[in-house]
Amino acid sequence: MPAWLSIFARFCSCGRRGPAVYPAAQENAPVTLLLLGLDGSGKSTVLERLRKEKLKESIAPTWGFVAVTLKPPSPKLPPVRVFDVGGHDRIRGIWANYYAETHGIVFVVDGTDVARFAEARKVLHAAFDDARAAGKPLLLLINKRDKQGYQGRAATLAALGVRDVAGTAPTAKPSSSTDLAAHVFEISATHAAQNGQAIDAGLQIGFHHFLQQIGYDRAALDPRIAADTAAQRKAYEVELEQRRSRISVMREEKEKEKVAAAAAQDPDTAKTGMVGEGAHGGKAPHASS
Ligand SMILES: Nc1nc2c(ncn2[C@@H]2O[C@H](COP(=O)(O)OP(=O)(O)OP(=O)(O)O)[C@@H](O)[C@H]2O)c(=O)[nH]1
Ligand SMILES: [Mg+2]
Repeated sequence: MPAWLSIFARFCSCGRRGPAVYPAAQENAPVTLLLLGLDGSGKSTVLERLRKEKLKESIAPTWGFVAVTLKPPSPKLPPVRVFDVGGHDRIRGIWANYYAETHGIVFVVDGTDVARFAEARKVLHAAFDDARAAGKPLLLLINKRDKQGYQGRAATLAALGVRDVAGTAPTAKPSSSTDLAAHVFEISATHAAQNGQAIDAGLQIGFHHFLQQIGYDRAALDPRIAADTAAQRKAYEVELEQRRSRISVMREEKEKEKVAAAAAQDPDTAKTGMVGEGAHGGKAPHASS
């Protein structure tokens, strides 16, 4: 049996007897995943692969985010909604907007980019410092294993400060910012195309395995997501209301300044408190001087 197939057999429940990972009621409820990683690590390429799209000649950096819903990868798994967000440091600020609604984070690291391992470690751990992400399942994809300079699993995990739990029980201890446990898979998002395969075996196995893991955790994740998204919506509404009232106060102040400025020039305006169009409506008509 090829090595990749034996790994697959280890994780895949296909053909195995036993309870379905996802209870029937949850099978159709989409799972939301968030794709994170530094710019250029290969997130959008991974997503293209998962969509089973033909890879584009060149792929543009993501500015903002892209939301895609994938078909269930197997009849026992739910559809998956993926948010692919830009990894450039100038747009990383938006990542936190998606933590509340996400069931799991897929972090893509360029396994050849040693110079940026420290930066990748920093942003990965910072994401799990956020209470809305802490403890959620993490799939770490070490990408570009086809490329010269690929560092391999052990070196990358040591550099990122991540512990691999992919082979352990489904109830593995969840991640926190200090103890980052991940389901780790080495992949090449581009390589499969060269082999004429639909998708890299590591990516296929890792993704499938991760969805199963989320299935085990879902009973705990769903209520947490509902509470966090409701709290986030409430905070947003409060912020919006505060912004509206700040704008209204600013407008009133501007109006008062206008009245004061006009009054300085024309004392009658001060009596009506009106300037601009119709401002003279309440004024006594000017004497025919
Ligand atoms: N050799 C090799 N190149 C890859 C692989 N995956 C992605 N790339 C290349 O890496 C570059 C960046 O890929 P993207 O998918 O745009 O990276 P990204 O993480 O989405 O970047 P941002 O959108 O800027 O955050 C592209 O030129 C890809 O073709 C891989 O497995 N191997
Ligand atoms: Mg991208």
